Amino acid sequence: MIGISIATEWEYGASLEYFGIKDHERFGYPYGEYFKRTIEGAELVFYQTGARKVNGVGGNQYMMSKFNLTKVIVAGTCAGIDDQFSNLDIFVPDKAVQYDCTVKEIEPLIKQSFIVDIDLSKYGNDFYTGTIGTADKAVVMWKDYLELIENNITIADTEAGSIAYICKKNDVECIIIKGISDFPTDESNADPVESNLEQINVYLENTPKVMNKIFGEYLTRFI
Ligand SMILES: Nc1ncnc2c1ncn2[C@@H]1O[C@H](CCC(=O)c2cccc(C(=O)O)c2)[C@@H](O)[C@H]1O
Repeated sequence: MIGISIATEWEYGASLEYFGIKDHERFGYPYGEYFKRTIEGAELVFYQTGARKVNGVGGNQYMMSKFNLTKVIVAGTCAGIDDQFSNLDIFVPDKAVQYDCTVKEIEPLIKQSFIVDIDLSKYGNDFYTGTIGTADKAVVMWKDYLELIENNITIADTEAGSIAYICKKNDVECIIIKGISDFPTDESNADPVESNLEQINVYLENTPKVMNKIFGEYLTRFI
């Protein structure tokens, strides 16, 4: 069984819509709910973990034990960091890092022990790749965005790096498929609360578009 890990209610809601899931096909578990589908002969379990690292890790560890998962695919949205890219571009990162695990004032932002390399060699190379940076807070403030650019992060989210980390501990393959839903904007000449609201609205508008693109154009290549 392959696990498809989905963070937020909006990403999971878009998944229910995409696969036309009926109420009786939805099951609860401590972190949210799940449904199953067989696609091209592969048995998949799609589950919502909730947002941020604790939920992502807890939900995935639970599902690994319950279904004896052989692979986890983290599917969802992310912030764009590298400005060569645009909203709705999809990435399959070859590196996942947690960037909120060090005292950044006196240590490097990212330490080797929090980096997970992802071997994508058997999946070809006709997709965007790069480094996904994960921390417990969303990338909203301009100074946080600049710090990630400085550290060569391509995209950022709030779960994937920690899920890749615990998959490695469990010797379970982890593939991350993430689409850009929003870019932070410079709030210095605007009302920061307004600017934040705008970013959330962009995230909400783009979330179903990203999920449809991942399921329609990317998922089957990685199962
Ligand atoms: N900018 C982002 N930074 C980090 N992760 C992002 C971003 N965008 C999307 N994700 C991904 O989507 C989900 C939720 C998105 C989210 O929390 C969010 C999005 C936009 C603004 C705000 C805000 O507070 O203003 C919060 C998370 O699970 C995460 O994996």
